[in-house]
Amino acid sequence: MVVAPLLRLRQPGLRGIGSTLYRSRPCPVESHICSQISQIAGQKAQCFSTSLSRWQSETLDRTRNIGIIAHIDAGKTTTTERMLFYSGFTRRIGDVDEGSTVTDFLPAERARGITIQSAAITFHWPPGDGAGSQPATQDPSAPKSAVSHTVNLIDTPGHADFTFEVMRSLRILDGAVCILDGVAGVEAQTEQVWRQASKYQIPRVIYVNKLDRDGAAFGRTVREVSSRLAVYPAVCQIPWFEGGNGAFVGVADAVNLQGLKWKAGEDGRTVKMMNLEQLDVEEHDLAQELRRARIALVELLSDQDEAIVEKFFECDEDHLAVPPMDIIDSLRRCVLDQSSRIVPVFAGASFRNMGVQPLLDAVVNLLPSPPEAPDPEVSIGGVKGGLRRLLSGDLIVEQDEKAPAPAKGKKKKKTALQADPKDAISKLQSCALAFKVVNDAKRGVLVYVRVYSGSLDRNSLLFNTNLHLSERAPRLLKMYANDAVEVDSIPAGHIGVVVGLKHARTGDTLLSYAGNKPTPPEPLTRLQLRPIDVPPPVFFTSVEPHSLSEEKRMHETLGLLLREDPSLHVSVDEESGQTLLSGMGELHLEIARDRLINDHKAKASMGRIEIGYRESGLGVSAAITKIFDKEVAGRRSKAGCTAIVEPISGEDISEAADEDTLLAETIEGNQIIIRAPGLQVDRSPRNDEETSPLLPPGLDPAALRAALQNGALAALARGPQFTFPMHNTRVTLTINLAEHLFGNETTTSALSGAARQATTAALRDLLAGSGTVMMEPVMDVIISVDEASLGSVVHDISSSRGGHILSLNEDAALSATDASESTAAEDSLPPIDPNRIYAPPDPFETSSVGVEMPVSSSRPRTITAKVPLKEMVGYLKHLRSLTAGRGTFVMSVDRFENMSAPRQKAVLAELRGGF
Ligand SMILES: Nc1nc2c(ncn2[C@@H]2O[C@H](COP(=O)(O)OP(=O)(O)OP(=O)(O)O)[C@@H](O)[C@H]2O)c(=O)[nH]1
Repeated sequence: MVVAPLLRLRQPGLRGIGSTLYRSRPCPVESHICSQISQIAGQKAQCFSTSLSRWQSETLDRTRNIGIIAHIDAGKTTTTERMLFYSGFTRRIGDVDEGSTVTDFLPAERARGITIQSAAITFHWPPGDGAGSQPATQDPSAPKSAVSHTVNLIDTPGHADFTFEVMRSLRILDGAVCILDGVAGVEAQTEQVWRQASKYQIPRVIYVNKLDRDGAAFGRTVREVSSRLAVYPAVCQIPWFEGGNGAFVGVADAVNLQGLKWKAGEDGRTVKMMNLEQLDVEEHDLAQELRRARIALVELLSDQDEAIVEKFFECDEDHLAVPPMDIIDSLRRCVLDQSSRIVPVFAGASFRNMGVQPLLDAVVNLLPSPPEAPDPEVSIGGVKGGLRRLLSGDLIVEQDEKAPAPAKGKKKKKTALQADPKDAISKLQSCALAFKVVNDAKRGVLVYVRVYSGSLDRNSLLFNTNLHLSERAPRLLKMYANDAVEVDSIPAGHIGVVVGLKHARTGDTLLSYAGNKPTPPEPLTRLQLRPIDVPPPVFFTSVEPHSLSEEKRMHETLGLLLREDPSLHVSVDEESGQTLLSGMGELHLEIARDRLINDHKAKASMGRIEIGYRESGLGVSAAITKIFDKEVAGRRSKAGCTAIVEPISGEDISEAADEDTLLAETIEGNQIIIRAPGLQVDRSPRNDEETSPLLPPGLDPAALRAALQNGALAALARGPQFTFPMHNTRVTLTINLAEHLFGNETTTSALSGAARQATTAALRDLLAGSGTVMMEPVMDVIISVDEASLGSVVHDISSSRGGHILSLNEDAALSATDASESTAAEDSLPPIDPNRIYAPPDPFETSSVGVEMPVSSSRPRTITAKVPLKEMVGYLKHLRSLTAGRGTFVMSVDRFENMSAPRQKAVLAELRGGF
């Protein structure tokens, strides 16, 4: 057998995935691809010094902003490392197990071997100078992978504690590769991330990895894709096991009808390619299976794509005669049109350096460029829609049409959007989303941005629509993992870094606009790109500085951690003075501790990680009035306020407002209503600023509102009986203008003090009446198990853990497992019968198309349940022991629920005695 590079063995007339990998550059030593790659790697310095003028000239259609999503340990980092190596970005392959990868660059990540932070890396595929130096037009008869593309790769974390981080990175992707573990198949977390990607309508391809491992089952995994992810798997490659059930040595490509074989133990740059006739001689059964795979592929595409049907007839109804380029075009149309529900599936074993280059070709050939990606969602002044529609003026027209008719006798209220939005929107120069904030030891705080429109220029003034402030962008960078190049601007569709911002946080929307005003014209100040909800934190821990002098630095560092990760929360308990850090999971807080103490060298220690219980009232308090009267900073401060607290149910948080209501807002599960009867608020039509002739000098309604709200929030942070934060509680604060305001002596700190004292007293009043109750976080839990362990897992959840089983689905398609994440469109999707899906037989299996499901004891089942978080601590270990290591689960916070008296007593006893 001759091992030769792809280039030499390429069959004339066969193009496409795999065959075009290395055609874009002249190969210096044609007989060996390694030489070509090292030559490209040698040009790295020159390539990386490319200035931004080059970046601007890049055509967007040769750019891919993609992410890799998967279950923990499916092989994201291992695959990424190979992508960087084959693209010439690195000279050697990093190893997750040795802690030498490029993407997992935080010390905490390297130590644990898991990905915590998303890192954005830019490389070119096929190797070359990316989109910049390519000819303006491309030969339409060649696949896109014939010319070099710029790939911006976002590595997303896989652990459930970092779901929020996954969401955050997902929303800036134009396409994604979903990696499945070929042994474990579709796991619970894969379903969760898949759902999130569906929410953002991200086109995807699937890569089944780890096919070298014992027990790898590509066919079973493909069937699970159809049944559990509710899509049609378009099998583009089938695994090549030597002799049918020997070692995994490569893949057979159903698009180009060829075999790709890698030599064991090599770095994967040399691939032996065989056409169907050669394959017939070397692996007859595989060649036959490849024919079946090609027939199934053409059939599947014909169900959705008219163009391929025509081609099929042109080819005398011969599935094998349809040209590969037509199949690639058809696959691309189906991937971009999500209603087709077709997802291409590829195969490999990244760790063995097999399958990654064809996957990279698929990224370029099948995933969308930024202009082809779905229009990113924006919200602007209460209106939601696509950014492109907003920029073209369509969004506002629709709002006009949809605006409800005014009540009889009332004039239609003019919203800012209807004022003169077109004029304002025409002033928008660029619009970007800060999707990641990282504190870099050498360069300071780096804000990763995805630019959606216009061009973000160096030194431009950026208005942050979340924080309502402006800051200048002094430096811009193009990032290569932990390497960077200075640039002058970041064009639309690209990902870059702004250095030197002091306030921007992860998730903030940044705008630049024409004119020299400090704020952009309305309604631009309210433009938000793909806003996401931060779930409530359910674990907390105390953080203590080692000495008083360390306290300031510790708080500064915590501030940085919060800018990086808004799903962390910091609060200070007013009575004990203790600083509390809360987050989404135990691992989340452990990582925060590592970052604080090991990376940022804060001299502080963290207490035990505990569940964040809450407290709620059982009845309505009396109306309590407090007058705050103290000297603050040498100045007499006096103000008063009346507070009433009462419980509200989660579903019934209505924000009824009348003209005396200054604020009605729901914050962290509580509602704050501020009333100031007779305040006579006047709103300036020019800048929306409010004034009132009845307020003391120096005070305006906005300051009054903010001071009272802050006071109430401080009081709600500590319940009267159990000292846990209050939840499902409504505080109504009333300011009586005649009795609670004292001229010049009424300052904002006095108002805030009065609100805090009155709310605290009203909360205490609850104890004299109906009392308070402890609340606990209850989780939505989805558990994947085999049929054989179903009984014991269900019994354990419902009897030992006090859980409530909602459903026991056989091959539950994702639309049925978690209504909260699925879209309305998904809910109405008909289920897909896995027995009608083409999947090649797994080693030791016999049939292929329409193969029967595996024996019933190993049939996958999905349990959906609601379980108190306390009972889920350490659950993975227990689940593994119940399921012989095969069970997996994911969970997310559903709500906080009142605890029964005996449960409350038991938990309190445990808390007092310690875990
Ligand atoms: N046998 C085999 N092992 C693999 C393969 N790909 C990855 N692994 C191993 O699987 C483990 C997890 O791989 P990672 O690349 O860290 O997985 P990940 O998905 O990035 O994991 P997180 O970063 O924790 O989300 C490591 O021990 C890898 O060496 C493969 O193709 N075959």
